[in-house]
Amino acid sequence: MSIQLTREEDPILTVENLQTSFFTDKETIRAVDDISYTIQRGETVGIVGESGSGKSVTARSIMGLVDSPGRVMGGSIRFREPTTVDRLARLFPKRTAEVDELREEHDLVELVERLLNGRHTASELAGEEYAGADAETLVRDGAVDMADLVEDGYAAELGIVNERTFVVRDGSEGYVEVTNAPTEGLRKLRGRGIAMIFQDPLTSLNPVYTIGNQIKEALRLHRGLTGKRATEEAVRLLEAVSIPDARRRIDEYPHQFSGGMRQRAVIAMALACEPELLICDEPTTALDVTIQAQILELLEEIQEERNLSIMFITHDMGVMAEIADRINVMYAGELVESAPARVLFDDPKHPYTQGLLESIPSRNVGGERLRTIEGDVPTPNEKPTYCRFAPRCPEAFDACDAVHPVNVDVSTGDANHTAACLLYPEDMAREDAVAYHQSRGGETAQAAPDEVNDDE
Ligand SMILES: Nc1ncnc2c1ncn2[C@@H]1O[C@H](COP(=O)(O)OP(=O)(O)OP(=O)(O)O)[C@@H](O)[C@H]1O
Ligand code: NI
Repeated sequence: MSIQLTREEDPILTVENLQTSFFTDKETIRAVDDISYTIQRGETVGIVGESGSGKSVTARSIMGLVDSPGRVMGGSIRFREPTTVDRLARLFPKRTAEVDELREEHDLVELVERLLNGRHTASELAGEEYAGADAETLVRDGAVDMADLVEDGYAAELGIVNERTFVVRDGSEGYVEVTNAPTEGLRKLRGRGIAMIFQDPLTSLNPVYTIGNQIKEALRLHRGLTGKRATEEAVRLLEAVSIPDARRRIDEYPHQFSGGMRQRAVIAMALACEPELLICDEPTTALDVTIQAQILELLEEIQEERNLSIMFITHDMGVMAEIADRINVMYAGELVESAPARVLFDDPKHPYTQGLLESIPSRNVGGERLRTIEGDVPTPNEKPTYCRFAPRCPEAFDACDAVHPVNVDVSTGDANHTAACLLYPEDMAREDAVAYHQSRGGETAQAAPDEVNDDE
């Protein structure tokens, strides 16, 4: 875990209402169903959940690697990292919105007037407290800014930015909207901005090239290094991931490396691109426990050195305890609980999380038999009007089959802890809590998924 110097800053990654589905002959699988969360700079965010809960599809959505029959159907994935934003803005000027320039070129009051005369209301633009306000008031109060118009899509609607804009730059700030990025933009983003390590290192390594050549290729592509400089850097990277005798082993092929050494080589290859966000999808699952511990330690070291942000996927709560600052629990495509790691372990709120924690072997020393949650994760193939965990939940009651729980604040203190379960808010009578979920679920239900399905 790392010290956070930049807590107040914008998160490096913001995922909002992400929805990714697979369209098979038989059904539509809502693999990622309306999830939202953030990753701060230098933070390790864990994603945990049983097999089939949507962890990998979440990662692939962020990488822009969802292939047919899958598609990102809605929501937003914003990557805020100045170097990447500048680089992509230079490469894709036509698809970049420069907020500063827009401020100079357009009269904000006039733009807002056009929106208000069209099909938008002041409360929509600036919140309930501005219901009925005129354009001048909204602008004078700073309730609407040019940056908002760009972020919320109004600028595209007004025709002042390209509707396929995926880079937004506002002075030294800005972001890349991954879900709008063209294939070429995604290619540029991957590696250098966001890199990913998979469970099986062989998916990232080509068997016919030496380890060294593969790292050098990454160095050439992403940092323009060639020849002797690339070789020296490749050796340095292999040494950084503790591969002994790196200078000699650089000329070996993947099959000459052990599983643990291969995964180190893949990490070296990811680092070759100097990413800001590293997504690890079960990188240690296939390795034995000692090697696994070494790799986790290595990742932590690298993170501290470079203030790297990490998204770490695992179904193993023990591994999560080792590495995560914050943990997001997924179940059947949904985010069901989110909390700082220590809070989640000390005080899990969702019955699913409680079940996962009870199945950690080390928590059961002293004779108690290892418990796992009975039953399987259902395939999320319809829009839920109920709790997807209810059939397996020891706490389920009638309403769980009729009301879809939304994430509510369950924090004690300033922990920023949410859970999606009808048992909460805890201080409400049960009927009131159910009504609370119902009303908030109603709000979100009309927004994303239904509308999106109409397009199909
Ligand atoms: N190419 C695909 N075609 C159809 N369905 C898919 C495809 N890829 C994933 N899915 C479905 O999406 C859902 C989520 O899968 P995902 O791989 O994200 O789970 P996971 O949480 O990573 O599980 P695991 O721990 O087994 O890796 C599953 O129901 C899966 O069947
Ligand atoms: Ni997976």
